[in-house]
Amino acid sequence: MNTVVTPGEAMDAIHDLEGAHPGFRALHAKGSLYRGTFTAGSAAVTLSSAAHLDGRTVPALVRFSNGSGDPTRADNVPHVRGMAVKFTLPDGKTTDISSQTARLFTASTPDGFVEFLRAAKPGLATPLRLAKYATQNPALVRTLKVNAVAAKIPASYATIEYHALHAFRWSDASGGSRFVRYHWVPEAGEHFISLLAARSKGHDFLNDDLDARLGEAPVRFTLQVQIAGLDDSTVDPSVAWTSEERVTIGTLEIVGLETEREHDGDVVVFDPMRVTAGIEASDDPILHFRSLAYSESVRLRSGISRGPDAPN
Ligand code: HEM
Repeated sequence: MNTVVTPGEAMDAIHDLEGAHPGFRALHAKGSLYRGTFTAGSAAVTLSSAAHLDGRTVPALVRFSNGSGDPTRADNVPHVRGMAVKFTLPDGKTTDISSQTARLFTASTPDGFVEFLRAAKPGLATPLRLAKYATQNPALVRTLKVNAVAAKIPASYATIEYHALHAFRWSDASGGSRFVRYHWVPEAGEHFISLLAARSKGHDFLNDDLDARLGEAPVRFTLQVQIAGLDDSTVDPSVAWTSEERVTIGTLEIVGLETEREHDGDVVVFDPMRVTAGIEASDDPILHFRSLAYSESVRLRSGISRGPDAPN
């Protein structure tokens, strides 16, 4: 199915839901940048020839965020959280992984997602609109149960898994290829707090917690890839894969706050379409639409047009 909705219409739907906040990302508006490194283990190179997966240690820029478009959103209420990672390749270019705490996406297409945003727009008719949307869009109902974890409040940004949801094709040096989905698994394990306990936590407790942890020691995540089975969809991020085959790819080590970036006109964009040799985007229409929507958000927040060459 071809995408009908435009990136501009997606921005309008987001702004109607979350408000327009000039200078901020349209979604995931509240977030902080951290620096660290990524080192792949020996299994990575057997699956992809990508330069950052050959075992050397490469620099990584990481942004943890609240999924809301409101930059003042408190940390102690439920919401999806984001973890975006930018790896610097040996030639100075970068490649990104953009992930969030939901295990499946709520829609199968960009049109479906924007329709969902419109249905969720606050107002008297919202429950009715959402009920109608749910009956017409089985993806939402299918994903609600499995995404319950994303509605819980993590004890820390460092104690919850993040999932990139889309399929990417990894090619190795011998000409073999396979589709994979990415999962970031916290070294500290998954830990949550109750809604009651969250009430006594501060407005920015997730950032405060992470900064305190980093004052003591690095925070680590393992990158795992799930390898698609024969019947697993490579174009629909709202459908779970049946394959349970997971391979550990490497370790992300976060060491501290990144204080140099995003000042004096510096613009950081995490774009899931920013891949590199050895990794290809699948035909998932949501994956492709995201790049266009992010460019529109970047234009609105910074005035910069990423141009026809985006995302590279
Ligand atoms: C059609 C579907 C989607 C739309 C329209 C959308 C829209 C947006 C927009 C406008 C931004 C702000 C971009 C910027 O200004 O740099 C954003 C950020 C983000 N999105 Fe999405 N998104 C979609 C799907 C997804 C999915 C499937 C994921 C996770 C797998 C995701 C994860 C994120 C993350 C982690 C960020 C924050 C990136 C950062 O820290 O800079 N989004 N999204």
